[in-house]
Amino acid sequence: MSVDLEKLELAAKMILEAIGEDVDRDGLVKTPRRVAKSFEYICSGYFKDPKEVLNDALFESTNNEMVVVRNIEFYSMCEHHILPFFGRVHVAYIPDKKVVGLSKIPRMVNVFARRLQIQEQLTEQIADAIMEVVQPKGVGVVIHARHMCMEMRGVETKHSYTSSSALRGIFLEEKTREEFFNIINAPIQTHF
Ligand SMILES: Nc1nc2c(ncn2[C@@H]2O[C@H](COP(=O)(O)OP(=O)(O)OP(=O)(O)O)[C@@H](O)[C@H]2O)c(=O)[nH]1
Ligand SMILES: [Zn+2]
Repeated sequence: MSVDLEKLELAAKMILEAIGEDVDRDGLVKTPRRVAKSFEYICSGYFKDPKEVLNDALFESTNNEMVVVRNIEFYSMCEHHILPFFGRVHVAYIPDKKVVGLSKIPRMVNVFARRLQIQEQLTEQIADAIMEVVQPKGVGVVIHARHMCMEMRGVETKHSYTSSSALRGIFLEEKTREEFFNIINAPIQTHF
């Protein structure tokens, strides 16, 4: 299963025509095809199962301390304007007999991000997928993002950042929540 490339190509051509462009001029001849291929990638998350990604690397473990993956970069598209929003995700969980392969967390984030989204839903979907598959004691997810629909058009707020969070299980308790926010707000030492 994949996107309908022909339909996307036609749609891109129609947009060019609608804005009064000459679809036959040199620079634009290949544009509808490029747009279709570009959407195929940007929306590839519809054809992947985020839970399968996590399931691919689940390991038994006795660890029960907080695991945090910070600064996962993502690019998504807002479902209201089909314009990009992008930023960073911080994901934490406290294992309960199982840990997940670290690389699977950014992979799973990208499956959800490569769909039409709103930031709050993206945040919650990441938290809920980990809760369901890894069954930890709790999960915390924070996203900081810039929305092009608020910058390039509309209200035109330059460089405003939107933050959202989703806390599950033990992360709803003050002590765990505080540890999580302290870790994600601490400066990162980039040279070890
Ligand atoms: N909650 C939420 N809202 C979003 C997100 N991305 C875009 N929006 C908002 O979706 C809303 C859509 O509002 P509408 O009034 O229907 O659309 P619009 O006339 O284009 O709105 P303006 O952007 O204010 O010009 C806007 O307020 C956007 O800022 C998101 O990730 N989460
Ligand atoms: Zn938007």
